Amino acid sequence: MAPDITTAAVNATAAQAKAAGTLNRAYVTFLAGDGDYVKGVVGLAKGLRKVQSMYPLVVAVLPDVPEEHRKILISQGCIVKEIEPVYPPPNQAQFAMAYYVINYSKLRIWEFVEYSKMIYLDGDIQVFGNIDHLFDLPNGYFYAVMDCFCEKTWSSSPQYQIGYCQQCPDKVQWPSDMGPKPPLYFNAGMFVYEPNLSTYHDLLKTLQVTTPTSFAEQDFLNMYFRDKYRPISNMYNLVLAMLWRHPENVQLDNVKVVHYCAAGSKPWRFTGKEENMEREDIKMLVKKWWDVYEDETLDYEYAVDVERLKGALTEAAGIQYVPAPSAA
Ligand SMILES: O=c1ccn([C@@H]2O[C@H](COP(=O)(O)OP(=O)(O)O[C@H]3O[C@H](CO)[C@H](O)[C@H](O)[C@H]3O)[C@@H](O)[C@H]2O)c(=O)[nH]1
Ligand SMILES: O[C@H]1[C@H](O)[C@@H](O)[C@H](O)[C@@H](O)[C@H]1O
Ligand SMILES: [Mn+2]
Repeated sequence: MAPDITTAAVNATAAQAKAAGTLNRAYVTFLAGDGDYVKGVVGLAKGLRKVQSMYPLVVAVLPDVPEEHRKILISQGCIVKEIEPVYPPPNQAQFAMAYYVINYSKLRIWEFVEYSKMIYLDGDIQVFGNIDHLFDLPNGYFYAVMDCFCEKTWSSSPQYQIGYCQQCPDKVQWPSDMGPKPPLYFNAGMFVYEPNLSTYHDLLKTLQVTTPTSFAEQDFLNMYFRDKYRPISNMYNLVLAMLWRHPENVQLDNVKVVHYCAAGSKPWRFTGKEENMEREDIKMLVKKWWDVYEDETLDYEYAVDVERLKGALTEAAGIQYVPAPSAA
């Protein structure tokens, strides 16, 4: 019996991907708890579909993510993989946000060695342009976008206290009596990396002898990968505060990835009341997130049905369907 049209289409796509050596690439995000971050992940899955990404979205979930939320993710075409929590060694230090402690569990994604390269994206990120080409960056490095130190979440850092930010390193110079200038620091909401078991075990081992600090695993990853870190353009992770802190460094029209990390900016709980949230650019970006989230044609089921229809039509007409070039 001939395979049904969907199976044939999936096999053909897999064969193409294998031939191109790209089968073992995927996006990955992280989900914890039974709260509303699941909405962020659904939005991200739909956003990746909208920009016609070739690669699947893996969701690393902690055991406390309820079955109902896992089912939603699977129905959106995500690959759900449960991970065990990772705990830092105990200490008295305060995190910039109390819940940052759960983010150490992100270290488990180095164990996903069925993939040779992955792009990690936070659940409060949306993609508005195709970024698949980042998988082609040379191996052996850790790619991410430089952070900004100007928001209140940074208030306990020496950078914030003296008004120094790596986004404008000449405005307030790093004082010589404070030791060497700190190395470039990335935001850990988006990064390109290679899963690897020896790195994974070493990360966990090193974590156990490292004192936790304000930005949890973000600080830890910055320390661990300081020699391998290569900055990439902020169009691949626009930390929203850049819009009012360093507008001269932002080309909003070119931005492909938006990170709704500023206080009050999570689109699914947006009220517009918090500081800076009344800005037109912020309201526009929040609306853009909702446009993707609410677009039913981006639901996985719908997208699969359209593919099935195209397959049936082209087979009936005896012609081969050539997909439109991606928008990016
Ligand atoms: O209840 C929660 C809280 C967080 N998350 C997941 O954890 C990610 C990180 O949380 P936020 O996005 O709220 O955090 P920020 O963007 O403010 O934090 C930044 O600093 C953090 C320090 O721990 C991490 O490095 C994070 O990736 C980086 O973007 C979320 O996107 C989401 O994927 C959940 O699933 N449930
Ligand atoms: O991890 C933090 C967080 O996302 C904050 O909201 C932002 O001010 C930072 O710059 C970032 O490093
Ligand atoms: Mn985030």
